[in-house]
This record gives sequence, structure tokens and C-alpha cells, in this order.
Amino acid sequence: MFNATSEAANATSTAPVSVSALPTDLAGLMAALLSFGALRDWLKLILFGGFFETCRRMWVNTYQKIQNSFYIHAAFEDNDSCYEWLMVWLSQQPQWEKTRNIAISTSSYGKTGILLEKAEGEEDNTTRVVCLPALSTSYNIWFGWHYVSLYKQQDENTDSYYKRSTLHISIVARNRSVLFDLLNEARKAYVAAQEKSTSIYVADTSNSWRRVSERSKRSLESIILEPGIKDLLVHDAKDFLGSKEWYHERGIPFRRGYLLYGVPGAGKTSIIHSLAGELNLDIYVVSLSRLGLDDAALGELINDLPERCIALMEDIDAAFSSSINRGDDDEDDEKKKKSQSQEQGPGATTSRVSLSGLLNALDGVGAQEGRILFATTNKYDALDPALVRPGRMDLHIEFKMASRYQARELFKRFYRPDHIHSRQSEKSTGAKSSSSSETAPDSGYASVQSSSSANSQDGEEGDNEAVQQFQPHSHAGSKIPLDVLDKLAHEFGEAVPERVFSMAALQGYLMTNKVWPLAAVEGAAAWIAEELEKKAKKEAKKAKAAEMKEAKAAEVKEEKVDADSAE
Ligand SMILES: Nc1ncnc2c1ncn2[C@@H]1O[C@H](COP(=O)(O)OP(=O)(O)OP(=O)(O)O)[C@@H](O)[C@H]1O
Repeated sequence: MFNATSEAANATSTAPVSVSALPTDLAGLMAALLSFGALRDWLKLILFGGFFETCRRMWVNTYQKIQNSFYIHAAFEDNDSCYEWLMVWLSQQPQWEKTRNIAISTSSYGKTGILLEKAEGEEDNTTRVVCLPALSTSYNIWFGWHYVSLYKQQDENTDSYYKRSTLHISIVARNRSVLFDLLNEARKAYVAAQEKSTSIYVADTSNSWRRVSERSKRSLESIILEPGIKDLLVHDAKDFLGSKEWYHERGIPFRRGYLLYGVPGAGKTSIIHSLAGELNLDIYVVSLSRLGLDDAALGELINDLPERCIALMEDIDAAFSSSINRGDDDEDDEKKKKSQSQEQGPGATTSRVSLSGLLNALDGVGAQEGRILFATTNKYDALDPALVRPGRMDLHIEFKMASRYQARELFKRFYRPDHIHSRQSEKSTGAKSSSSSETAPDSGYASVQSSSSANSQDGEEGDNEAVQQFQPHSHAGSKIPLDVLDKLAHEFGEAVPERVFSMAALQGYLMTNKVWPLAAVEGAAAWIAEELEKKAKKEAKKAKAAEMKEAKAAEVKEEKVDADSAE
């Protein structure tokens, strides 16, 4: 039966048409074409197919139009601040907690996220994790009365190792103001989460800024500088940030640069972090010696800085002169450089940024307005005058070795009872504070030291030796009365020679007597003598090395003269 039918069909479709019978008019032509069975079927298929496709497209277009008239769509790229605001906001939404398909990240913001439990044997744990949208997954949540759909998508077209992703948001709303309400709320959540920390950004391999960590804010009181320096910096930076109009009216580029120079370990980096916390600014670290960074990439990075931020360039001298080392540590640096070049392979250079590239990036046409630049160096004289001229680096501040005043204040701050520390930090964040002249109740194991002070003055110090050797790395601070503390601080200040040790070195020494102020004072003279001896040895070694180098150079010169005269 089947064969009979198909044969009949073949007979119809393959019937020969004589060429002489070909019609000449259009109707005849159509009739002739339609006389081919297969062609007729194809035509029907095309007509029906076309009809249905047109209907489908009309439906999709109409649906999209209807949807667009009810929805607001917005896209947020992950290198933009808005993206981070939304992540913080999202991680705080109660509805978000019920989401089952999520991405987990340890990059929490401030106190957002879930605090993980301590592992066995671990003393403390501060690791928090946040639940973020997973890639290629749709989520629906409510923002007030508005239905919000979220979708995170990865950009597959980028060549770099780090793939960008974009968060798409659709809100059921006829008015765009809802989107801005959401952004306002997200930003507030972000600022609140950041209240006690500063975000640090660095450039990734594709030259985009990426938030890599956050640091707890450090109070300005914890940085001890000569009187007036901190105030100068804080007032100058605050004044600058509030003077946008003033700059614009006078046609002066709205940028400010600070150059902090001087000995290592004097507090240059610390004051920058502290100031960032005080001014509520994030820090963008520009690493001039990053492999692969060239003039164009640097310009791009500087242009991409947000309007209010701190751009930090540490050791700005090192980027332009490979022969420059950091002070005393010539040998260490030489070793470091060698191992770096071995790691990076042959032919790898530390930086391809030129001085003119940096100058252009700093104040070229595209340079971001409103940013504060902080540059640090240990080699002030090695810097090109063009780099440090006003307009690029407006304020130059020298950081010296510790004075007696600084040593005294460091001691007081180091051993101050904990409750005064916390009151001070409350004060620095604007909370109520009480008089600092309050005396702490003298109890607890640190008071063993106080009594030991009395004992030792009486010549009975043997019994406490074992206690003193135990250096508890605990959370408890000293509980010494403030008047005793002042007295000990004065003694410590007197023992420390003026402008010989860095603040970092003094802090390092006090760390060896973490909760024993008296032991710190008593041991200061011995420590100082030891350190001075080490310094003298180092100097002598350095002088000898320089002498040998000179002698070798003279020898080579002599040999050359001999060779020339022999010729
Ligand atoms: N003036 C200071 N007041 C309080 N602490 C200080 C001071 N200077 C240094 N320190 C302490 O010493 C350590 C090193 O300080 P910091 O990194 O800020 O020094 P630096 O001048 O930036 O050094 P480098 O030039 O090597 O980068 C920090 O832990 C900091 O707490």
C-alpha cells in the first residue's frame, strides 16, 4: 500500500514537461510551477513558516514592549563602586537568606556576613563570609513594593585571566526613581558597613581597580608625630575636599598631592591609612613597579580613579632608578632584586613606566579631579624636581627618627590601660568621652609589675624574674595607674637618644615587653647599647665595603693605564 502511494506520488511529481509547452504569461508560469507537487509543498511550508515566525516575533516584541513599560533594567559592572554597594545591600536582605543557589565569598564588608566558627586550637577567628549571587542564576526579591529580578553574567569575551562580570537588575516600576532609591539604600548600607574600615584597591592584570582587602580604621591618636604635623595634614586634606568650587572658580585643577619622605619606620604609611579612615576615603594603591605596567596603562588607571579617594604611591623613587636602594638595607635589597628577577624570568623588567609617563598621568588632561595623592619615599634627593613641584606634590612632610617626645608618647600610648584606649577611639569617632586623667583600678597580673617596680626599687627583684620572662600575648593591656605611667614614660624618653631610633624600632622593643612597662624602662639602657653597637658594626662594615670597592676601582683603573701604556 505504501509503495503504491509513493509510486503514484513520484509519478505526479516527476512527470516530464515538454519545453515547447512552457507558458509565456505570468499566470501560466505560476500554474506551471504549481504543477510541480514538491514545489507546491515547499511554498506552503514557506508561507506557513513565515506566518508563524512573523507572529512569534510580533509576540516577542509586544511582550518586550509591555515588559519594558513595566520594568526598569540596569546593568552594573563588577569594577564599579555601585556593584559593591549592591553586594553589601543584597547580603543584608532577609529574603536573600532563603536563596539556595549562591556564591560564597570571604570579601565581606565591615561587619557584614556570617562569622565562621573558631577551628580547634585557634585562639580567635574573625573570618566572615558573605552569600553573593552565583553566575548565570536568576533571583527575585522585593524592594519595598517593587519586584526585583537579579541576574549575574560573566563576560566571556575578555582575554585576560580575570573575567569581568555584570549584575543585571530588573525592577517592576514605571519610574526610574525606584532604581535610584535602591542605589541610595545600597550606598548607605555600604557606608555603614565600612564605618570602621577602609577599603584597599589595587589594579588587576586587566588594569581595572579591584577591591582586595579592607583594613580596620586606625585612629589618628595612635600615630605619634611632632606636635602640629597631624593637624596640618588633616586640616589641609579636609580643606581641600571642601574646596571644589574654589578650585573651579580659579581654574586650578582640583587635585592635591602630598609627599611624605624620610627614614623607614617613621609612620608614613600609617598616617596615610589613618587619614583615609578619618576622611572616609578608600585607598587605591598604585604600584609603579608592577610587572606589565606601562605609561598608557598607568594613565588609564589614574583616569579610572573615583572622584574622592586617596591614590597611594609607595617608594616612588624606586620605580625610576633601579640603582636606588633603601637606606641601610643595601645588601637585603640587592638580594631581593636578584630573587625578583629570577622569579620574573630573563628579560623581565620591574617597571616600564617612564618619568614623563608618570607626570602625564598625574596631571594630564584625563587625570581624575578630586583625588588626593600620597607618595612616600626614603630618598627625597633622588626624586626629579618636576615630580615634586607644587601642583603635583603640594605639601612635603619629612619624617625623622624618633624624638624623645615621640618616644615618651609612644610609651604612654603603648601601656595605657585598655579602657582608655577604647574611650579614645570612641572620641575619635565622635562618641562621648570622659576625662583622660582618670586612674585605672590597679589590679590583675600587670599589677604584679607595679608591685615589682616597688620591689625592684628596694632591690628585691629575683622572685619576679620568672613572671617577667613570661610574655603573655593576650588581649589584656597594662593596668598601671596613669601617674606611674607618666613617670615611667618620662624615664623611657630620657633613656632614648634623640633622633637615633625609628618609631618602628622603638615599638618593636616595647613589643618585647608587651604588658611590662617597668621592665621596658629597666631594659631600655641595655637594649639601646646593644642596638647602638649593632649600628656601629653595620656602619663599619659598610665603610669597609665602600673602601674595598674604591680600592678595586683604583686597581682596575691602574691596570687599564698600564695596559694602555704597554700598547
Ligand atoms: N609615628 C609613629 N607613631 C606610631 N607608630 C609608628 C610611628 N611610626 C611608625 N610606627 C609604627 O611602626 C610600624 C611601621 O610604620 P610605617 O609602615 O608607617 O612606617 P613607614 O615610614 O611607612 O616605613 P617605610 O618607609 O619602611 O614604608 C607600624 O607598625 C607603626 O605602627
